[in-house]
Amino acid sequence: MSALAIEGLSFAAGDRILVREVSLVLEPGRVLGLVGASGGGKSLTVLAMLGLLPRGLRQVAGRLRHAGRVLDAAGIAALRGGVVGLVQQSPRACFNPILTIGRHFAETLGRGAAPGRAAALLAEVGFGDPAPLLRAYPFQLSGGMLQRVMLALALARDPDFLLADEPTTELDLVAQAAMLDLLERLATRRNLGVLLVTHDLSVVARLAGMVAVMQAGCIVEQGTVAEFFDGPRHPASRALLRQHLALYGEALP
Ligand SMILES: Nc1ncnc2c1ncn2[C@@H]1O[C@H](COP(=O)(O)OP(=O)(O)OP(=O)(O)O)[C@@H](O)[C@H]1O
Repeated sequence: MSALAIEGLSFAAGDRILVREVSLVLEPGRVLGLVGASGGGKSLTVLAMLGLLPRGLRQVAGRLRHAGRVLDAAGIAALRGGVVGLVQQSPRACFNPILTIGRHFAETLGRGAAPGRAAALLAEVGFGDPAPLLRAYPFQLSGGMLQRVMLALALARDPDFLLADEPTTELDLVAQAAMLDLLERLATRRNLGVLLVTHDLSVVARLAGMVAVMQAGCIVEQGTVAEFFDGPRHPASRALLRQHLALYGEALP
């Protein structure tokens, strides 16, 4: 397993460029935080890493590279088929309300899955007694539980990389802390390369080794988390850090 990268990627809607020449590298066992103000292009960049473009958008430049090779359409489809797992912000919106959790696993795992595989995945994300959960419907679970189930589904094909787009935003504080612990443990145990989109710099400080800052469709700063917190260079980075420190009653040095 080696790096997954987007290189010089640009997307447009009509003639409006939404994401401009973005380059990011995910490496095994490393967490890259992607931060920035709302509307900056973070979610589109996550979709770009999966080769998925929302309808109406077109790629105008750039490429995806995995293990040193530039990916063609078949390579990108293979990424979605197993190399990369995705966890999104709104767990409830990602489940079909009329299917049990067990059916969601059956559809993701396919016919050849080993018996007990779904239960093992649920145990891996911290459910002590998975059997009743497999019979449950999404509405019977809390947001925090559903988010962990979504993570278990994202791990079903043993991905090398995990893309997590605001995975804690809709959770209460207790569930947020549990989700972060879990992500940290799984990334280490499975040696996952993680792209973690968040608006919360404490999440970055806690989990990420590297951070990239996005503003108006561009990466304006990228470096280690220590560099970012010690001396952010770009005004957008300084603004983010200032907001964060204000929450904690501190000033920017
Ligand atoms: N399908 C689409 N068609 C046209 N414009 C879009 C589409 N999806 C997103 N955009 C625009 O692209 C820009 C970047 O959106 P994106 O959702 O990636 O930002 P973000 O940084 O993830 O914001 P947030 O933190 O609010 O999720 C925004 O201006 C958004 O309105």
